[in-house]
Amino acid sequence: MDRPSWLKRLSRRKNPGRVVNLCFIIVLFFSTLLTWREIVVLEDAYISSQRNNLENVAHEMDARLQFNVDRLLFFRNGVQSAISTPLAFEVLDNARGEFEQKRQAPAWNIALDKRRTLPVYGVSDDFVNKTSILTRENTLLENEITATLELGYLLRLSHSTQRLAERMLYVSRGGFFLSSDPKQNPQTIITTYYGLVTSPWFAMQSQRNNPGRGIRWNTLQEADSAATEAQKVTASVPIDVDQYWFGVLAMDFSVSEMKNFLLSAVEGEREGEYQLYDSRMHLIATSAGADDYPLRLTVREEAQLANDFGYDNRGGIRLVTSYISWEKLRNFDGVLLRIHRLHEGVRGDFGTITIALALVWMLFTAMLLFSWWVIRRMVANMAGLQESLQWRAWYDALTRLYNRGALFERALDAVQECKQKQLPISVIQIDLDHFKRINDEYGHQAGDRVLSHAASLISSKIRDTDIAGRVGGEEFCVVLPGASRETALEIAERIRNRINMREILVGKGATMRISASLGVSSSDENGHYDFELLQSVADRRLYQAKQEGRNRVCASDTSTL
Ligand SMILES: Nc1nc2c(ncn2[C@@H]2O[C@H](COP(=O)(O)OP(=O)(O)OP(=O)(O)O)[C@@H](O)[C@H]2O)c(=O)[nH]1
Repeated sequence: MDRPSWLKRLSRRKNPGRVVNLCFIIVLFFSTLLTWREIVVLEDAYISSQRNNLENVAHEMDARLQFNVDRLLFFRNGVQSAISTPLAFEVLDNARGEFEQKRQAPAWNIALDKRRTLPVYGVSDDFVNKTSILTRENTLLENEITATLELGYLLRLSHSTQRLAERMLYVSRGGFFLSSDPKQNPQTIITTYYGLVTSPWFAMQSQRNNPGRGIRWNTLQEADSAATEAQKVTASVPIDVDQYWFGVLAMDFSVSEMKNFLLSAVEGEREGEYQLYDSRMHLIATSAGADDYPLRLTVREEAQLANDFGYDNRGGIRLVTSYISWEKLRNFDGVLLRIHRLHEGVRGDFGTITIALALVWMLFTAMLLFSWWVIRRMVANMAGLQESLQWRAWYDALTRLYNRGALFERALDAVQECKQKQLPISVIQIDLDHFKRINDEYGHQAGDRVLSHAASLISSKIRDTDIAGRVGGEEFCVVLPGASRETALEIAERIRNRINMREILVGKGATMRISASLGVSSSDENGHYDFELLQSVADRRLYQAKQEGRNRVCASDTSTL
């Protein structure tokens, strides 16, 4: 049963090589897609593990800072209420008197019971009057002195176990200060006070600079190198009563304690570096030890991070050789970074799994490519084999013309087409003369050579659209679609002439001239489009040519040429 035409068209289009390529591309695409998906999942897991680590450390740091910030606010409230409502203790009344006596002196101190409170250090009225930010022109000045001494009592009592904060200060605009680190040399009181009131954290607490009156953070950075860790971090808050700015309560944080904290954070982890930055991207502390090389951010990376900080409270950025996760601290005007370098990531669990996954993918792809190559070769061989089998089914191996069956098939199609188009079709039957003699005299191989030579001569005299085949031992048939009897006769004569024209080599040094007899028939003789009939007429005329002496063309039943 014949296959339907759509199936034939489909199978013609389905080049096996292309099908193999397509299948392999699909397998490669999906294997790559799956591997990529797995790597994306792993990357997400890696990022969230980095963030979890950072979150734990940030949380712990926030808790410690919270404790100190709470203390700062507690002391601020204490000082403010002590200024508004001072305690009516005799010892404090005496301190007021002592202040009145000493306030003209260039440098002075009021020290009550050294075991219970801290000394207040001060400068003269002259010093205060000469400095624009300072003033003793307020009605509650004496209350402020006693409140400062009360703060001294509180500071003596309070003892911090959370050692992040190392020093607490109250600096008054009224020309005096109190420090939780009271080792003050009398000769340095003026310079110390001057240093305090000219420090940025003091000036930034004016009503104009800090209208919100909240806590301000300040980082003291060494001027010569932006890369150096900070020297000191200060949290400060203004002391206001009845909207009058009395002074600043400040807390110095120990950078080395912060560093110790970050070092203890990395102790259990063995990888990753923590860095603490203030809001202006000044490095405050890093967990990198003295022997390590802390990762320095480039200006571009810093700018990118600073930009990201504006949009979110936590995040991460992927750099060429590291991954940085960051989180803003709630109780500090800055951000904590966790830097994980590529080589650390590769050594870690996620890196190992990712590398194993990539290796499996590479191995799979290599095997896939190899099997693709093998199958492509097999397909190419099979296609060659199929082509050669097909060729053998259609062609005569000796003459390379159509064999009998193929000629009939092609001739029937051509006859059908000519009949539809109302075109003539002609047939020439050709038989070599005395061929038996060649075989007998020069052997079978010489006979074969002659057959092949004659076939090539026939092919050279016809058009591409004509059909030539070997239909018997030394017998050939040529079908000429669209050719009239006259045209066919001309072609037949040309073929005969060509075959008989030259001597051909048949053996060692032996040449001979061969000839052929030809019979021609055509549909335009009687309008019959029947190939078998046309061929039998041509055959009859061929034998007529033989009988009339060979080496001639016979195109009609009576006459020969
Ligand atoms: N070498 C060779 N000889 C073949 C082949 N096929 C047929 N023959 C020989 O061709 C010869 C045909 O001889 P005949 O049919 O007697 O015709 P002829 O000798 O050509 O004489 P006429 O046709 O009467 O001129 C036979 O001897 C066949 O053996 C072939 O493929 N190769």
